[in-house]
Amino acid sequence: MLSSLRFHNASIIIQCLGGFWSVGLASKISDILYTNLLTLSFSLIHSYSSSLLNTTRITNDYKQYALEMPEQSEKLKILVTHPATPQAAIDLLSRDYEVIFCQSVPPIRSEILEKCNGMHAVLWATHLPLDKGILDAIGPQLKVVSTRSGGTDFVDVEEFKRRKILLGHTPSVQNDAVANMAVGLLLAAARRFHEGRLKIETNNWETYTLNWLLGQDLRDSVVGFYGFGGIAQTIAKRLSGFDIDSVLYTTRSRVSEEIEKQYNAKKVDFDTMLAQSDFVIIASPLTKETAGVFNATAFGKMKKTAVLVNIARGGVVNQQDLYEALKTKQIFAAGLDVMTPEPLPPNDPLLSLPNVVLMPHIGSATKRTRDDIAVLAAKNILHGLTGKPMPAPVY
Ligand SMILES: O=CC(=O)O
Repeated sequence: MLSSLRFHNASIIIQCLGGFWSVGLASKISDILYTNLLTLSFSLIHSYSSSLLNTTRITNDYKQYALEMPEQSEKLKILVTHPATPQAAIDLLSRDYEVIFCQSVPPIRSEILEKCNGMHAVLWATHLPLDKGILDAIGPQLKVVSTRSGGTDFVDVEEFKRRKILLGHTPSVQNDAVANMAVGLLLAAARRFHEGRLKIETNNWETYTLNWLLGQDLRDSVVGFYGFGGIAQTIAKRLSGFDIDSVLYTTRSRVSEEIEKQYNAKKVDFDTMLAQSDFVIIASPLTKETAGVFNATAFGKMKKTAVLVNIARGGVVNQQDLYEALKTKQIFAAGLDVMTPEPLPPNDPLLSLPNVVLMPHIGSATKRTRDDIAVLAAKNILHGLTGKPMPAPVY
């Protein structure tokens, strides 16, 4: 609207200049005055059109929400629970809403409880429990919450449904980054990166011993997935470049034939997947059904040469049983980006094992991915507040 007014004004100036010229007054204006007017008009047109271009570029993505904003006497309020939320998301949210930040890093429940009352939306940028207590503290005006995560195991989803509060999350945008982390962990565990480093640190370099630090091959291997959604499929795509033999997967429902064909994948029951896979990758949500399923019994069914990778949630694994399985060489090695608890205490027994590679839950931690996640969360909120379907609803 503003832009078109500017265009309109610019065209009036052009017409006036044209009018002056045609009635012959121009000849009465000195050359200097004419040149100045011409320069002024060109610079006006230039500044109007570049501001139009800038406005178009900046608001391009946002226009769709802004056009249908209801008239508000007071701005609606959005709580962002982490002060370092990427600016691209904050820019989107703060155009038409008041954005309030929590300042604690890491976020703490007491500060969230203190600041959340009266909010209309929340960008939940933490894995702290998002439960009835928080919803009560926010109040009944709350319309929409978006997490900044694919998983929603820390959210009381049933309570959201019961209160008819919109809930968004951020799946898919982290597929690439998390899949890269999975491949990194798989190779590091299979080729004994951590153990190798320990040998150097302790002055135990024994390359002359021919069978020293031998690892597992990916070539011709069978890769088993527990969960076969977007992240798992992105991992499978990458692993196909390592000349694996085939993929087995265990999920509730079968993926399409097309996807099975693409990854040479076959749905099998849990026990078959465990028994036949050289690599087992956990890529499932944490739910009541998946909690602790990787326990002593499961490890007992895996190959002794098998490598376990977990980029999903620590809770899918019984960690005490995993520790025993790794220590007793029931399985060969593990690469974990997630564990229980997080943060893992520095004296946790897992850290004493040479055959486990640990990362501090940073699967999605690249600048671009974190920006994409925050922007998707912001879009969920903007859509929710303006009554449009969210790009990534939980239900
Ligand atoms: O853990 C990260 C996520 O759920 O996106």
